[in-house]
Amino acid sequence: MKRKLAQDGDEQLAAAPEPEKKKKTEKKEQDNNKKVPEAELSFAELGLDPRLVQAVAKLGFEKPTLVQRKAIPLALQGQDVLCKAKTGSGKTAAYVLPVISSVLRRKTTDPTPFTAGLILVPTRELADQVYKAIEQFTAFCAKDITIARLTENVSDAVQRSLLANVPDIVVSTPSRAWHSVESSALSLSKLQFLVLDEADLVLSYGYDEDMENLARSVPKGVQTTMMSATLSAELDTLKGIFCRNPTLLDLNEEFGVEDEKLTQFYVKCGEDDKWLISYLIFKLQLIKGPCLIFVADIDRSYRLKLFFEQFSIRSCILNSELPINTRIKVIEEFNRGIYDIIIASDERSEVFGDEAADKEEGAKKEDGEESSEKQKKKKKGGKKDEEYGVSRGIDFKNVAAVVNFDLPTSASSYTHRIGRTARAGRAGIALSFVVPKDLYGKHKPTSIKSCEKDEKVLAKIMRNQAKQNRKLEPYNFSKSQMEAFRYRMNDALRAVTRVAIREARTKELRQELLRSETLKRYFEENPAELSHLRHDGELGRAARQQAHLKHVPEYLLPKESKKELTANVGFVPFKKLDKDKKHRKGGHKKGGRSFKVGGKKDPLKTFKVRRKK
Ligand SMILES: Nc1ncnc2c1ncn2[C@@H]1O[C@H](COP(=O)(O)OP(=O)(O)OP(=O)(O)O)[C@@H](O)[C@H]1O
Repeated sequence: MKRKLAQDGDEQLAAAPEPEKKKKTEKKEQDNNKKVPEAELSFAELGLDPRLVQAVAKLGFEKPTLVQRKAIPLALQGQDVLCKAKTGSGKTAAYVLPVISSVLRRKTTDPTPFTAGLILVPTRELADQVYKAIEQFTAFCAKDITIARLTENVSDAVQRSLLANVPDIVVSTPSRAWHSVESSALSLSKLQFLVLDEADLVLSYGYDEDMENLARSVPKGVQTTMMSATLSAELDTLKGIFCRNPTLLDLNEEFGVEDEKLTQFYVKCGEDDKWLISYLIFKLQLIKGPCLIFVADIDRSYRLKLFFEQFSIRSCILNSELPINTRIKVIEEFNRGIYDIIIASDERSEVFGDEAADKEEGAKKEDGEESSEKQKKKKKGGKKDEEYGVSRGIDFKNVAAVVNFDLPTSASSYTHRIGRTARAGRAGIALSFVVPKDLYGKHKPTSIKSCEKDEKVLAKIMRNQAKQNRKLEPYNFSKSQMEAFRYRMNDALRAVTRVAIREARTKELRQELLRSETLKRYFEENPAELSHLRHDGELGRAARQQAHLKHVPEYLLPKESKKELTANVGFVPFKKLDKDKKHRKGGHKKGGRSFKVGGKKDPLKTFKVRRKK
């Protein structure tokens, strides 16, 4: 369209008399000099290789997001960039596209093979995701660019042979990258671009040794990009290692309330009430659609899954013990709409706490005792994969709600967890359980240490969210209506014994190892058979099965509607902002799934219909 107008203009210009021609030429020059407002820039106008512009169009990216408009031109000019932008705002494309574009440009004059770009991420799940994103972005130039990911479950020999082809871009966790450099499989001697995604985490405790080693292996002056939704003061000192004179982009500040499509709630309740409310939420479908539930540790994830199974609520599990292939498959299948509930253990938050956020809050440094405690915990996790993590960076698609069954131990973990919903301009809900100090430890069977300081953490979270123009509102459940369900909850909890949890954990691990290794090839050839191996299947008979719990008898349901369960003083419905009505009507549809939250389709309002069945 633009081109058509320009051509028409040229034709008119040729036919015009001399003085008019001069005037029009001047006007045209002025027009050419006029800059397109930054907010209206298209991908083509950012200066990217046309093949990349073609690829993003194929992916359905209509226009660049704020972080892409700001960061891509700077990176293409060769500047170091340190960028803080909200979760789900499109940071991956913002750092990946300029690296690919620059490599493509260089290769037109210098085809010598060398590794020009290294992208470091904190987890293997994220490495897989970034690798797949690069594959999509290079769909129209795949033969001109080679990529390698160093986090696959392959032997050193296979990895070495992959690296022998000298990939242009390598995606890795810091430890795998250093391992490859140390064993001379990977050379960074000519590296031109270094990217640190989730930079605050990559530069924090647990990764520091590998990062220092890598810093010594990359050439001085390598162009560096650091990205995260939560960059802390700590980075000021650490950026000295890699960055020359970085341009700081703090885009969280440019993000207004009117853009917000995330609604945040918290529920203050006792430790056993968490189980009761969760049972009600999922059995009565008070939240509809794909949902992520975060718990503090692995045992807790199995306990909640077995508890849900007592009521026939299906869910699947993500934790650091499961093989990487299984973890990636669970995420893929969730994104394809096969599962609705994932219970993820956020062990990193539990073990490491949040030093970055504590610093932001001006808290004192951890004392030696606690640090060595963390060291011990870190070493103890023998079978666990320390490069596991799903609260950071993973692009779960169309998540309707994130539930913090156990509150994280820090404000920045909270930001990343809730950032798994309301991504790419969509709407979502975050619901967090908070155990008040006076109720902590009152229900021994469900008590967990990490909840001891919930109220303090909540206060920190609220201050931190307020800085981002966001707020959390209380969500009240009607105590009297809930009570009717308590004996069922207790029955279910009693059936989920420690032995049952241990059995379920061992069984699932054994099953997943088998699936992951032995059956991998078979299912690649026979994908239809996969349906027999759903990851949200029941964990057998690990826990005593109680048929009467599978259904909710009519007499237990509130007389009027489900709304009564939550209608008390200060009732806040699960809702989205008015301007999002369009989505509310039809729900989101992508990758074979749709969901609805709030509004006319609010499940709270359709309860009566269900009762009559
Ligand atoms: N310009 C765009 N137009 C439409 N969708 C986009 C655009 N850029 C990115 N997306 C989509 O937005 C989603 C979130 O992107 P991405 O994972 O890069 O976010 P992020 O900022 O890295 O989030 P996090 O902080 O959680 O890591 C992805 O599904 C991606 O495909």
